[in-house]
Amino acid sequence: MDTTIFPKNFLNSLQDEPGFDPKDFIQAHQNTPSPTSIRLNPFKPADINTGGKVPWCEEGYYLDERPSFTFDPYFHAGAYYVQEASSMFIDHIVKYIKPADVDIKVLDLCAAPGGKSTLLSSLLNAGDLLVANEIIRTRVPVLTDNLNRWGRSNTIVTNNDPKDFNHLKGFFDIILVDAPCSGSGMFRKDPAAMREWSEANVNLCHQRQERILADVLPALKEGGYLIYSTCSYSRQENEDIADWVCDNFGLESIVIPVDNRWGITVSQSRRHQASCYRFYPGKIIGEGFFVTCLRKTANSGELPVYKNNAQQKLPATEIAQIKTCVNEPEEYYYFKVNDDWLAIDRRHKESLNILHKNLYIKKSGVRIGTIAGKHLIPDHELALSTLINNNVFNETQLDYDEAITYLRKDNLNISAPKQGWSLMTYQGLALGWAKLLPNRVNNYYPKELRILASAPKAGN
Ligand SMILES: C[S@@+](CC[C@H](N)C(=O)[O-])C[C@H]1O[C@@H](n2cnc3c(N)ncnc32)[C@H](O)[C@@H]1O
Repeated sequence: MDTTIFPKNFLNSLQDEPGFDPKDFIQAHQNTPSPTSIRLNPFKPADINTGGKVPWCEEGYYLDERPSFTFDPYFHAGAYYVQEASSMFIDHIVKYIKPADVDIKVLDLCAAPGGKSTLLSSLLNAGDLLVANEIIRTRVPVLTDNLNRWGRSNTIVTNNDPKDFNHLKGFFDIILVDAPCSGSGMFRKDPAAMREWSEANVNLCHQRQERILADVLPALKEGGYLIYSTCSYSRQENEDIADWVCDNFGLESIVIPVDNRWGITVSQSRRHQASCYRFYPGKIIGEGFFVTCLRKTANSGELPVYKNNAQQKLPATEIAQIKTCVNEPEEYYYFKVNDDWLAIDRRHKESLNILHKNLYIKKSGVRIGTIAGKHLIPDHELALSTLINNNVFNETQLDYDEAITYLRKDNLNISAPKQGWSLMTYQGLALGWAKLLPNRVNNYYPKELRILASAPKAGN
């Protein structure tokens, strides 16, 4: 067995980690390829060929082989998200802790590119709110694109440092911190990550994880849940962090029931015996992952009273026009940002106001479009959202080749009996807009999202 593929001291450093079996571990890294898995979007049903089920996630499936996702229109329509299977365990945790019949607010603090945000989005009702935050500005667009594709209208995207959440005392019912970490859990999938690993980096990550948690925990409600995860195997970044949080912030461990057949290693932190869940390639079908769930018992203090923003004076005729684009129009609050009309579930109006006063908001609800003269220019977000009223828009059904041409933003050569804005669909799922004119089709697929790659060769 070749142990030299791993960084110096790496295997030694894991010797005492709960459930670590060097033989299994090395073998899994040498002989077993990374499995490919996807999670389906329950709001966008599609006929997708899947392999076996991911045991801990209802919508999670393994694929028998890795297809070209870029050349799959379903991918662009948001019918599924390509996600590593172990991290889908968040689905199991949230289903266990989420209260029934109460609207909750959930923060995904370290959210880009959006794997866990789309997962949370699938689990939330319209009255629940998801705030997906990413600190690094350049990583925000991929997060918003993925959430736009997912299509829900109860999502806000922010671009803030964890300390900016400090003022939102007790605002959130669930906070997920999928922390930046030393990344050993991704060694099999991304061997280049091995070059970055060192014991010194594990320590640096540990310190950063403590800082992030100290900054954000005031925003967790008393009785609310912290879900903390990493893709590291190192105890300093995992069980030790659980102990530190219990010591300093008045949190207690929650036991999440797991089926023994799943192969998950249940460990305990040393001081508080917090229940922790470890995923080792070789024992489960997936990559390395760690997660724990803790409940806050300490008081969070009072959220300041925020005055409502002065009501925007909005033209009634425009609102009436915007409302026609939306299913169940009375359920939404409509507002304008510059020339764009947006809609969010009306139950989130006050939260939006509070968040707006504390954070940089990059997406709120769904961008419906702009009104130029008397005409609506519909936004790409509206096309992909689940709130669109399909009855008011023409639809053009594309076959596979046409869909790829559309997604490349190339010229579409289709005969279109009806002129004007048309929703371009593939197998019933929207891809975006085009404007049909008497002698040509204007392709409005967003330039920054278009497919640039060459088509895969047959057999690849
Ligand atoms: C493990 S990744 C998150 C993956 C994401 N949750 C998903 O499922 O797709 C960690 C994220 O933390 C962000 N990050 C890095 N440093 C941070 C910090 N000091 N505070 C908060 N987030 C940070 C990174 O930009 C990255 O997006």
